[in-house]
Amino acid sequence: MLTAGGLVKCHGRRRALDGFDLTVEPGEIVGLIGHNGAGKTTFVEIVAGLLQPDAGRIRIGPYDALTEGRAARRLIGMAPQELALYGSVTVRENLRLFAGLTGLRGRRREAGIARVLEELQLSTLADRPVGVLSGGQRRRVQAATAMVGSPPLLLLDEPTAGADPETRSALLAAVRARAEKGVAVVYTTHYLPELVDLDATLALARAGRVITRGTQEELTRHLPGELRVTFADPAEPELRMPTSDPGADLAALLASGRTPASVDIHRPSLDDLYHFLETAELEGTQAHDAAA
Ligand SMILES: Nc1ncnc2c1ncn2[C@@H]1O[C@H](COP(=O)(O)OP(=O)(O)OP(=O)(O)O)[C@@H](O)[C@H]1O
Repeated sequence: MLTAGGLVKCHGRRRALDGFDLTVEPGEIVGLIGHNGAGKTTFVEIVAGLLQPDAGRIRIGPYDALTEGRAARRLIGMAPQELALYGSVTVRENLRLFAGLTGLRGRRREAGIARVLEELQLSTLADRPVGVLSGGQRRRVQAATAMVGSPPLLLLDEPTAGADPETRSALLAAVRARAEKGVAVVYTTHYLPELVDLDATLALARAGRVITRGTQEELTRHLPGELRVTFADPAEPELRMPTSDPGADLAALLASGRTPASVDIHRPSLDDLYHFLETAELEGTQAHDAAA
């Protein structure tokens, strides 16, 4: 649904994107992760047509997004990181406006609005001005503006930043439901457990490019887990050892004659993966800043 290749974007002498590649299939949720400044928002803004790249290619569905931008943009729903809503008019009016931009009119527009209000648990707030809503409620409205036209590609840039648990779970459920219907989703977040809930594939951005891409299973499979053992003898401290073969390591421990009181096998989590990748020595990071 989305294929971006070789994207470059410079701000002055700084390269915000430096050969950024990403492909997203219909029905796939890609968790786009990486440190502040890695280029995630720049990528999303370029795909949405809000910024022009200095080089690279983008296809959205059948369209070349750089030469057929107007047609490509009709396939996109975007929730930007900085909220962009009309505060003085109601939630419903905001949704009418965004639905209109995607070409929806009349009864189909009202049906789309009713659906998204329900999905994001906004029905009771529909006739209130956005300006009187809480931060979390506004986040949900922003996500609703992205979804209201039922676009086949959703770009959600930290849609749950500052959200309470209720807002978060409503949003995640809505995103999952859309993906199950074949919508492709780019989802940026700094909150990795969300990506487990979404069963997202992962793209780790660093210094303006995607350095790691795959499913959660593919990327965590080769990481060591951790064996955590406490002992019957209270004088013995808890043992924590990295392990790729917990069964064999536990058998070796028992054979040594020590008596465990508890055994816990910690499987590698996304936090472990992120930490592993971010701390690994990776080539090319010094070349990020063209001024360097
Ligand atoms: N308008 C701009 N002018 C100058 N530099 C910019 C501009 N926009 C972004 N940058 C720089 O481009 C780089 C990428 O920024 P971007 O916002 O895409 O990162 P990000 O991965 O989305 O970060 P975050 O996790 O903080 O949202 C950063 O070094 C940032 O300082």
